[in-house]
Amino acid sequence: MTLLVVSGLTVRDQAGTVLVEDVSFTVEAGERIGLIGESGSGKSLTALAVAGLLPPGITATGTALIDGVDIIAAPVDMISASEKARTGVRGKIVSTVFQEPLTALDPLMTAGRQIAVPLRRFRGLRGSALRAAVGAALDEVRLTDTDRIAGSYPHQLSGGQRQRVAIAMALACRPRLLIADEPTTALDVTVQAEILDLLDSLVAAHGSALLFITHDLPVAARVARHTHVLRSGRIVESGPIAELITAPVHEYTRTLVAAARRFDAALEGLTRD
Ligand SMILES: Nc1ncnc2c1ncn2[C@@H]1O[C@H](COP(=O)(O)OP(=O)(O)OP(=O)(O)O)[C@@H](O)[C@H]1O
Repeated sequence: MTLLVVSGLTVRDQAGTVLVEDVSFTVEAGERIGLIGESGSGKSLTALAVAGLLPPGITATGTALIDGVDIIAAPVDMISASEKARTGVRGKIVSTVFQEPLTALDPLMTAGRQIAVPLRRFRGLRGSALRAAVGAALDEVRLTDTDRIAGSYPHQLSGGQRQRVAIAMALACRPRLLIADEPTTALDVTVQAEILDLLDSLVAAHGSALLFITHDLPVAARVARHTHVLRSGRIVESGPIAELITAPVHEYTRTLVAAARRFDAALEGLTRD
């Protein structure tokens, strides 16, 4: 079943400058798609357009059709649908996790209350069932001491804990599609690996599809399968990530692979010394 069909997506700024050009791809239910490209290549704007969250002044043409089949009556085009329809899709079908969890979290609300919001709104939970679901959501993202974490404000948590809370919120309503935009970039390397493992296993456990966005080829290789390479707002190459790494066709993909190899070699040199 096809969950998302992006077709001819073009994003422009206020002056009409094209930032994303004629991007098309699909996401099947349960599939893990990667979007890779250097900073400024248009990854985030593509993700935001699909989630119906483009910032003011930025406009999009083309379509991004989300098909919820049994959840919503008819497919919703996240580019042209009303804000109400898009909000419904975001609650029930599509969730997002971004680089900086503080942007997703309300600084004035405890972690537990934040996770309760979507559970109450979209799953209709109340009282003890709601409290139990909040606890289960925190357990699921492998947070220990869940009572303390539920009662903490975002600034009282570490970066890794905050990202786990943001993931718990994103997955609380069992989305069919999780859009993760550089979810580990702001974290240090060991926490990064833990969060990637966590995302990997949660997406598998829930059978959610994943649209994983990163500038980092090795990071993409850990969680994504079929992958698109974006450069200057356009898809320049697509294929299974293993093939992109072993036999990149486009010159730009080759540059990304070479950069990752150089980094690996440098690391190896450092650890040998
Ligand atoms: N709100 C905005 N107004 C104007 N231009 C924008 C806006 N957001 C992004 N851009 C421009 O659009 C282009 C693509 O940005 P985008 O954030 O999608 O890139 P990206 O690949 O996600 O990079 P990064 O990893 O650095 O976020 C860039 O040239 C950026 O400067």
